[in-house]
Amino acid sequence: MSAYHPLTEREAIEIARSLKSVFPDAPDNLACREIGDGNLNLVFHITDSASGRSVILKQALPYAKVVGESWPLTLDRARIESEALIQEGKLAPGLVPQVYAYDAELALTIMEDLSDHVIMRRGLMEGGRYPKFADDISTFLARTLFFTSDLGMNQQEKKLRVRDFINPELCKITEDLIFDDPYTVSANNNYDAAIEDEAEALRTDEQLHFEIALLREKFLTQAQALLHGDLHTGSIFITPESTKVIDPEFAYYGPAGFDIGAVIGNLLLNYASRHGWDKSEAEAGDYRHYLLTTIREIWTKFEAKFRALWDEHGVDRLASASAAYKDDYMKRLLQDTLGYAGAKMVRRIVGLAHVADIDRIEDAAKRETAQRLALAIGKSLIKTGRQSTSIEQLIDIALTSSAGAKV
Ligand SMILES: Nc1ncnc2c1ncn2[C@@H]1O[C@H](COP(=O)(O)OP(=O)(O)O)[C@@H](O)[C@H]1O
Ligand SMILES: CSC[C@H]1O[C@H](OP(=O)(O)O)[C@H](O)[C@@H]1O
Repeated sequence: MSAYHPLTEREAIEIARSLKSVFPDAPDNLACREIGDGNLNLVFHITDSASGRSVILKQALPYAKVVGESWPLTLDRARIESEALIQEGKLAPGLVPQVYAYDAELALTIMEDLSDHVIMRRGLMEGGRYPKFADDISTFLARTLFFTSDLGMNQQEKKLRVRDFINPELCKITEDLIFDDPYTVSANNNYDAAIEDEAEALRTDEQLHFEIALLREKFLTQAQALLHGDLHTGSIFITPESTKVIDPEFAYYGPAGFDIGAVIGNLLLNYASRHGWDKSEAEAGDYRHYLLTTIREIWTKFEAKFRALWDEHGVDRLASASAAYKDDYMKRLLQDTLGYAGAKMVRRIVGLAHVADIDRIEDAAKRETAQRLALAIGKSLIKTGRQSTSIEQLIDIALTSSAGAKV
């Protein structure tokens, strides 16, 4: 293949046509559409209407698409993404798209088309319910986090994997956008003027700064497990029967609670939006209950599965033999999960990249209510996460904050 350049749709078709495993007959009439709606990359959807076969070509751009060429970004993230997808596919079969090929020069990953699924953020915004989700995502989290940690893999081999997944530029985005910008005056910040008082409070809250500094330190230094690194509901394809995790270009070895917190924080962002969006309070309350039940189930199932993997496959003799250590490890994971869930919520209200769950609320007063609620839940999780011993504390924070929200 040729040297790096952003592909045209015609070139994407030519590459797809040469994929014997997807298009064995090399059809002449492939159709192509660039469908990338994320912040960073090009995504080409290529279909053959005659056979019904299709494929996805995802290509990294040498800059952050959301900002433009003034924000250069490494193409190596395409390697990280394809290697992480392959790893995740081995550890959690059926829960990620199949990778058909990776081209380093073109920073191109060719993968299974998941267009029969919907992006979970959209699904939640439309009020969808996903009965398999908690079970699937807890399996994904437990297996990927356990088997890439010092608890579940050869500890010398792990050090080499840490090296392979060094991802400084993408980590820097997280370090800035999640653990710095929202708590200072930054050109990256982006929020409605109506919540200037909230933004000011974030900048001056010393207790919050202390907790965020601790979460940031862990993100910078703790190579606990191979993370997806950006596991929000826009990185999950879903149907009632199936869950597929996509887009692990932020993968690196970091604190396991960051991934669990990302899932839960994004469910809570949808929860906050339910104070501004639904037609009736009964409908909204019912959906909020569904979201909290899902969150409880995710943590409960995750903990049970992680502990079961540890009992059966633990490689660290001392850690595996100590019931007290196991309990302490799980408690620290829960505390990290709550803290990171809160940090993920705050960044989506005042930081650079928002979420459609809340931004789509057209009525300014209702949007403001949802934003303030998301900040209240997020701040409370950040401040109390280190004291938590049960997922019920997160549920209580959400319910109490809801009760105090303007409706
Ligand atoms: N495997 C896939 N199958 C179908 N559509 C996909 C697939 N991967 C990505 N997409 C589409 O492209 C969009 C952007 O993909 P994503 O990986 O999130 O890109 P980015 O890294 O730029 O955020 C997704 O929201 C989805 O609509
Ligand atoms: C300048 S990147 C901002 C933001 O975008 C990424 O999300 P995605 O690639 O899924 O759109 C990531 O969350 C970054 O923090």
